[in-house]
Amino acid sequence: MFSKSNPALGAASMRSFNTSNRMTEQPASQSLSESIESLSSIPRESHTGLLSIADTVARIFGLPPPTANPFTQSGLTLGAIGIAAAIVRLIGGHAVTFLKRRLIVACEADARDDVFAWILAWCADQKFASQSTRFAVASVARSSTSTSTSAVDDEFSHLPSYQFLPAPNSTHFFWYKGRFMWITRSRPKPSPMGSSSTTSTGAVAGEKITVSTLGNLFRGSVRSNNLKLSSASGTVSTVVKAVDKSSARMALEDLVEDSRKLFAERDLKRTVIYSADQYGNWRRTRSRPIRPLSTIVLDGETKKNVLNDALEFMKNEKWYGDRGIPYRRGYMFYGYPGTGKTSFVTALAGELKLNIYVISLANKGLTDETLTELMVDTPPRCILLLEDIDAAFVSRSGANPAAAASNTNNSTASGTIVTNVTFSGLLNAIDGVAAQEGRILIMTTNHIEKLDPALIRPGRVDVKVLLDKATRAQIKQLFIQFYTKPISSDATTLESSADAGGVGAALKESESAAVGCHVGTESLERIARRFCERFPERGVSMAAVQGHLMRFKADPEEAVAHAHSFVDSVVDKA
Ligand SMILES: Nc1ncnc2c1ncn2[C@@H]1O[C@H](COP(=O)(O)OP(=O)(O)OP(=O)(O)O)[C@@H](O)[C@H]1O
Repeated sequence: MFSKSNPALGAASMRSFNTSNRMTEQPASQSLSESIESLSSIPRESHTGLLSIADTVARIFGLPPPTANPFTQSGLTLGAIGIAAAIVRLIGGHAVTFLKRRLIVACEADARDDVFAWILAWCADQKFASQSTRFAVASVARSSTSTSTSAVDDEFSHLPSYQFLPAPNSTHFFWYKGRFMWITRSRPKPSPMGSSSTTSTGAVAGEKITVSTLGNLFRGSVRSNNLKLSSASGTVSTVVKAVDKSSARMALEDLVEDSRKLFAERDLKRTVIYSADQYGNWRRTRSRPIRPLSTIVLDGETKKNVLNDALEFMKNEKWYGDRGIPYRRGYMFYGYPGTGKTSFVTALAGELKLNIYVISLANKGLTDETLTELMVDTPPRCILLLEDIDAAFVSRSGANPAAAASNTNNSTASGTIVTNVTFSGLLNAIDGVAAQEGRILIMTTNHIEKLDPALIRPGRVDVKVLLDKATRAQIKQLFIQFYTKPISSDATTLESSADAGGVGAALKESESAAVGCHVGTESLERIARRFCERFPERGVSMAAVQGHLMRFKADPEEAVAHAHSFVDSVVDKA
């Protein structure tokens, strides 16, 4: 039948027989030959097609048919089996992927995305994170809202607290709103080129977190099955998808929303700081408890005026729109080092409930293009902070400071940073088309006199604020605050000062609390007066005064006693 249906193969089979006869004349090869023969005994139907193709191809090229040789024949048989296995594997793989897609609903967040941090923080709050046998533990900064993590917490309150998080490359199963879910945190293998950078959550680049749940083919099966039985397949898939959307997917969305809210609630009590990375993307770098504005001690009405100006700006978007004026406000905080410029920005951000987006012109990855991209990605309501701007741009050079430095400008000789951003690129970022409406720009400098007038012209910088060396009144105020136990962190925060009068009210509150305080028989107010009288007017920075007080944390009298020698040592150098 074999030779009948294919005469060419029939002949081949005869030749094969002859060949094996020859082989029997060589005893050394006999056992091998037998085993090959046994392979050939696999039902011929399974490889007939392949053998006949091989024979036909050989005939076309005038070669002896491969079936004449038992080695070739067995090789072809093995090949056929291999191909069949590969096909089964391919189909199997596709089937698994297909089923996964159908049955598992999942969402994935990259480590560089904020959602990653939200979900991780959400996990830390869940029971499964502390019950799991594989978890990561990470320290967290203490805040007024942080919950105690152990019985000995108070004893070690000087140390950071800690929280349990899903471990990298682990899966955690849990129930959420009556639905079975699992979270997988997957971390890529470390690159042989060196250490990967980590994000603020400690995750490495390329790390992902995936939240998965079962689709509705399994859940609510009565409904689905009923539909399946009575509907055409197209309808079923549509209906299943619809059911899916209303539950499995929605459950994932709920989870992400819950984690976002949880994160936002924590963030309300903190100031979040974003920095530009080397690729020109914003990355959340840290968050810190809101610094109460009352802890910033400035001369005269400076603090009140700046806060009122910023609040006024934030309330008047329509006013700007009606007049076609770009809805942006620029501030320049300038003055001697250590006078509170950065601290004031942080406290203002907390007061205005804005996050801070810091651009460091020393960032080598920053070019005019990436700077423009950053501007586009800046949220409408935020503080954009450019610190120590004089270190990068001292005069209108149109190029980076390296050029400026070589341009015999002595002022650039010290503390100069090299940047790839051009001066025009910077101006464009500040108020070009890409600049976000609604943002508050704050630049800080120790040397306003060195700046190009174009950088600080009205429209770019609307309000210039001098933060000078300390007056006696400031020193007295700082002294009182330093030795006064805060009533509570909330009381000193100007949360209620959304109205313009809030500043004064909150300041009075912290002052009156301090005045009531006594050290021995003398009021703190009187000791503070004695202290500040030892300082010259505008002789030292507030940072220097704070540094002195830090040496006598628990003893205001000692701080007074050593004030003269301190002043002598500092003022001469100032
Ligand atoms: N006016 C101030 N009120 C309260 N604290 C101040 C004040 N000025 C400085 N300090 C304290 O001094 C330290 C340094 O202040 P800060 O970094 O804000 O100064 P700066 O003007 O930004 O300095 P630099 O110009 O060197 O960057 C901070 O710990 C801050 O609390």
